[in-house]
Amino acid sequence: MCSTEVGMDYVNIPHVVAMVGLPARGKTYIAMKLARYLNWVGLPTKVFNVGDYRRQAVGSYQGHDFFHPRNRDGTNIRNKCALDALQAITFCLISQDVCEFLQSGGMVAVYDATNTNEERRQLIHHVICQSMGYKLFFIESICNDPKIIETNIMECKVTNPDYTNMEKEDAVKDFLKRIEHYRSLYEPLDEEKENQYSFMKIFDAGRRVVVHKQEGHIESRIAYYLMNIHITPRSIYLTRHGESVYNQLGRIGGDTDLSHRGRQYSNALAKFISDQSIPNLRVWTSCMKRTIQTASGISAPQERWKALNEIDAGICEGLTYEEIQEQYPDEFAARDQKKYSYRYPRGESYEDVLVRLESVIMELERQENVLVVGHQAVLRCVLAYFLDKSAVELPYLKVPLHTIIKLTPQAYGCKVEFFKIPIDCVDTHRSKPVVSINLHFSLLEATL
Ligand SMILES: O=P(O)(O)OC[C@H]1O[C@@](CO)(OP(=O)(O)O)[C@@H](O)[C@@H]1O
Repeated sequence: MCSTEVGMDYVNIPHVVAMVGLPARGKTYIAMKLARYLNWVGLPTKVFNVGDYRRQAVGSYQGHDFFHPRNRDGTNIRNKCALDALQAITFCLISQDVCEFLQSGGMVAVYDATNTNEERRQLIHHVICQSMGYKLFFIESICNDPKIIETNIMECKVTNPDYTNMEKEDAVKDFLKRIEHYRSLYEPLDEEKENQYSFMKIFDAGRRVVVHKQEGHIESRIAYYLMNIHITPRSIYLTRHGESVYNQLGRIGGDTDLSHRGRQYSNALAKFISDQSIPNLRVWTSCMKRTIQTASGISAPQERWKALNEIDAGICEGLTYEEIQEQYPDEFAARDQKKYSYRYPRGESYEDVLVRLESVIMELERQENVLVVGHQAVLRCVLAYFLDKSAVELPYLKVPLHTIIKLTPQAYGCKVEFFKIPIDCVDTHRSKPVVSINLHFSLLEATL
């Protein structure tokens, strides 16, 4: 059973986040962005989109496409019954999958649907809290800014599978009709009548936010994150420092100066950035000499972040990978086994770095154009956040020296561009060793 006891530890209770709001109010955008963030911080999260399930349900319901624009007629009683049945099937399918996901290690299931009336929300509350015993948090997106709605329809809706083979103009017209249909049924979350629920209301993509009865650390994390995001178009530029003296020697960590080629990159970077004429650019570096020297020629306000410092390699600082393998063979092997969670003795793991980077990510979400001058491990963590990469992929992402990575947030993801500056440098990337596969083959040979 769902418990609302005061002082209870909610850390381990899986959550269902149910979206609320008219179509084209950015619900899917919020759902997907939130899922990316929660997965990145280590809370397994999955979005369950009602549209995808509805198409499935249509298939299983007499093979008839009731939701095809041609067939959507609210005044026809037969269609109305069919639609109700279809909604019920869709809800059952989603509930089953949500339950399976949360029972097999998932922590947050995001139910991405309109959920526009009180009765529906009551049903969700009943199923999720009373029957399944999970916590429920509603997120309502209310948007009256016609510009935001129009952009949303053009960018996300007319490309959706409901409108395959339909002219863009007709699709827009139909979608506006669909909104009107939902508007007639819409009852916004009511702080008085629905006082027992935990929820958050986001007005006009974050211009104003109301949080009601939020409980526990998952909900406060969600609320805090959603208070910080914005949809103003902007780009984030990432680059490592120029080649350092240690990079040239193949040594990790330390706090050495730039090499001669690294200084050349610093000049080239300043020129690249100035050529881009980026409005209101802010530059963030770590507190290490190599990033500060790299950004020294850029004329834009600069900030130093300790949180952007490179992974602390503890007892391995200043060694080459070969020296680590020689002096600490067990440590070396352990890191290759589980690079994300491996912690250097008296140092850090990627997981530790990610935790200290959360404040940087939150501030990046609040800002507009920013250039981050960082390090290999740190920028892998930042990239994983923007590109939705798993903890397994993260420590092997390619972040080469003398390269600028431009990230431009788009409808449901991020556009990535790489600009390689033609100044020679060493390659510091170590690929994932294939030892286990060889071992597997030799075992197989032995068996044969
Ligand atoms: O996790 P791995 O692949 O070892 O990469 C991190 C390493 O990259 C290095 C270079 O080898 O980063 P950087 O030069 O960007 O500061 C090391 O300092 C750091 O320990």
